[in-house]
Amino acid sequence: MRSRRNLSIICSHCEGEAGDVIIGGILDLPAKTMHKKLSRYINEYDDFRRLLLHEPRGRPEMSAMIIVPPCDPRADAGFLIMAPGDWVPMSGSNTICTTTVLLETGMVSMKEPLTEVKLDTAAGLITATAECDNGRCKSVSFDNVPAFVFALDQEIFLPGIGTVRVDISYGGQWYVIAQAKDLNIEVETSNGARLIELGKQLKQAVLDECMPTHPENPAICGVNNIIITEPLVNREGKKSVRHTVIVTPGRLDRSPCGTGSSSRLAVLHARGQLEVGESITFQSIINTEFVGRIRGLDKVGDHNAVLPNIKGRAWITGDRQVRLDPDDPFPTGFLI
Ligand SMILES: O=C(O)[C@H]1NCC[C@@H]1O
Repeated sequence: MRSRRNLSIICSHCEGEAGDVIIGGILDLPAKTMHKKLSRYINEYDDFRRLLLHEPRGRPEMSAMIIVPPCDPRADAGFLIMAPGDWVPMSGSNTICTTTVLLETGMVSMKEPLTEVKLDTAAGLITATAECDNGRCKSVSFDNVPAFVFALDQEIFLPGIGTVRVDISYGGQWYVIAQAKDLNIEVETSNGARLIELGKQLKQAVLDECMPTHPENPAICGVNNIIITEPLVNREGKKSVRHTVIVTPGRLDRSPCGTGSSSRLAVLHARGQLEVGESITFQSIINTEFVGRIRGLDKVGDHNAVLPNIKGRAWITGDRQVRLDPDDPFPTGFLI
């Protein structure tokens, strides 16, 4: 069989959000740091991303990860994250998918009842801890990179709605957080199309006003995704919040979004709503959950930062071999 591409993939999902983990068929592009490696993949291998995530092989509601050799010698593996709209430095649901795939396929050896897996990403080194039982990775919690606030209560104008206040924060990607009631909407799947439209408008409105930029890596800048949230509630002494995340270029995260939840931990702490050591449940639009916890404090440049821990579950759903015939008219797929 003739193929210009031949990729081996383990398919998985984390709390409903699909993540394909590529375990073969793409070569390493060596670099000194993971962020430089990411830049090389963006420049030299973006056709892989479009092939896998655009139609007819992919769809907007998924991501794909490439397992690569790490740059940090402490790491067990490195991984790079491809999303339908772009490459991103870090992703929470996809960290949980990747850890589960590495352990359940034996690429990293599993120790029961707990296995620690260190993963090198373009955002920094991540430590994941998996609860393992009888060959199964039952849950994964990961120590994310420091999360911090860029702006609280930033006023932005949305045509048809007026002036709304949003928070802007970083949790491995950049997020804008808006209150659902300010947008006259509820976080329900029946409002999916409107939530996506509002997310796109919010992203553009914020980018017209400012350019959030990571102080330690100016290449990590802009706005990745938008969070639209219901109010925080206290159920029997346990904090919980329901939100949805509009992911670039315009779709809803099925999971509660690990980087988005991390960015929220920074805002909740800055607002005095969550202490170090405290946990909170983040609920997605399809009612799946992550538990977030602030495990400590830090500084990123001049910003006060929190050290996030996010816990969730992933399942392997299958495996597939993706090929590209030399005559295929859509070598990089298409978007409608
Ligand atoms: O969990 C996360 O961080 C994400 N889930 C899909 C989109 C984001 O990368």
